[in-house]
Amino acid sequence: MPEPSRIVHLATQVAANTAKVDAYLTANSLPSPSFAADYATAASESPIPSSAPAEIKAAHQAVLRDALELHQLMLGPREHLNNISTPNYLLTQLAIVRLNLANAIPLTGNSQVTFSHLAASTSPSIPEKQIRKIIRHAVAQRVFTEPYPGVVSHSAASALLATDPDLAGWIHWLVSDCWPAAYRALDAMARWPDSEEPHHTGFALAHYHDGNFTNPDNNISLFDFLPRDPARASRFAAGMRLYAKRPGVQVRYSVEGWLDGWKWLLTSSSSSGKERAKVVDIGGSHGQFAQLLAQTCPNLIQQIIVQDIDAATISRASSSLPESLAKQVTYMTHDFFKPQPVPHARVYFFRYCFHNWSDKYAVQMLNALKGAMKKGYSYVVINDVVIPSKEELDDLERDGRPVDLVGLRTSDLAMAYLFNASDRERSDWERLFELAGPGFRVERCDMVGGAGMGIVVALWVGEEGDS
Ligand SMILES: C[S@@+](CC[C@H](N)C(=O)[O-])C[C@H]1O[C@@H](n2cnc3c(N)ncnc32)[C@H](O)[C@@H]1O
Repeated sequence: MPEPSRIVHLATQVAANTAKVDAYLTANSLPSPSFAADYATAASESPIPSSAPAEIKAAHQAVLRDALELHQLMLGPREHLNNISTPNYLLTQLAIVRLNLANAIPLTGNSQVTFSHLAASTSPSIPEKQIRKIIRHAVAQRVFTEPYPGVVSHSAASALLATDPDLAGWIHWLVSDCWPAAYRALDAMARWPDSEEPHHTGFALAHYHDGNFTNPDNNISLFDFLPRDPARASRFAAGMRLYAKRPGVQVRYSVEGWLDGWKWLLTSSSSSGKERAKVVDIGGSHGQFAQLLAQTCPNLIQQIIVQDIDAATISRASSSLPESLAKQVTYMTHDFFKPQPVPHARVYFFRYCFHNWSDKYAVQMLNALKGAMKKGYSYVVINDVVIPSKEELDDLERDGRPVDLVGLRTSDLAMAYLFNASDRERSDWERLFELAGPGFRVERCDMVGGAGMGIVVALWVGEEGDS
């Protein structure tokens, strides 16, 4: 029998893996994926929960990957290129979030509105004929529905935009802030080809660089700039909150994967065998991660100190900390390029901070820890992207844990136009610790889960006060 063609192979795989996901959803009384508005609330984590078994998560990932390949093959190269080049999706999403269109439609009661009602809600005012165009383009992408001509209602996606401000903020960040930055990326790459400076970016050129290359106000990173632009800062913060609470949606952000990766460190013996760990979560933003860790393993954690340079975030997060966590989780403002003020913690932890900085600055972040670390006891644990090698990608594929390669490549590209930085492969991480000089012994550098989420663990074996 001749081998089936690639498209038949993909369709067969999609059918088999879809059946696995479907059987799991049915057996667990979970709703089947739907575009209907009530799906947004019915499935709190869609389409499969983070508690699903690994084989179901793998089947889900395989459907996404194979269905996409099938779609692209069926388009053919001409339409595929056309499809990935269109700015129209971005314009529609921009209009929805900037004009707050999802919130202009009630979620309950009479949840159908006319185009003129939607147009009347817009500020700045946009004519009805343009709103109709935009909404109809969105309807074609299944964001909103048009149950009768001229009448608009929610779909699952628009209902979610109306109910999840963090999601709306993140989408707004992508289309309002990242899209213009990506457009200016080549200008920055051509102008500063060997630079490691965080302000030599498409983001700076798009949003705050005034064209005067001697103006010191232009020489600031995205993180220095955001406090000067509260609207953008709040969209960025929304995105960070979204990532912190989306386990099950994208494996690489799952808290479980992270815990699998380094829980051993908290449980490993100390001199008394029972000592609970002190952890410093550096660049920890709102501290959702620290809070979840304290809730998940309260008996292992003595204290988690969340540090961030953004004083407003630290103050907001600290004042809204649940009472039940107040003893274990504390907050302080700290610049991670300055010497670490909390001595002798078991773990100095960074999550998604290093990939925002070039090696020149990442080395400074490691050096700033040296005076605080206790020899043979303190670890630096970095939870960040570790880009798998070609062999690892092939192994993971064979293991049934396919990697979200598009997600990995997208993140690496975004690091360039936002921060003039990169995601790192294992050899890049090892080189980084070499650049930081002796004292750190890298004990682990690999992926957790199947999507590029990595863990780098280094024990401090240098002398106290080494720098
Ligand atoms: C990509 S976010 C990651 C946040 C958090 N660790 C997480 O996983 O959700 C990077 C964080 O680094 C913080 N940051 C940037 N520059 C910093 C600095 N110099 N010192 C301390 N924190 C900084 C930002 O404010 C932001 O909260």
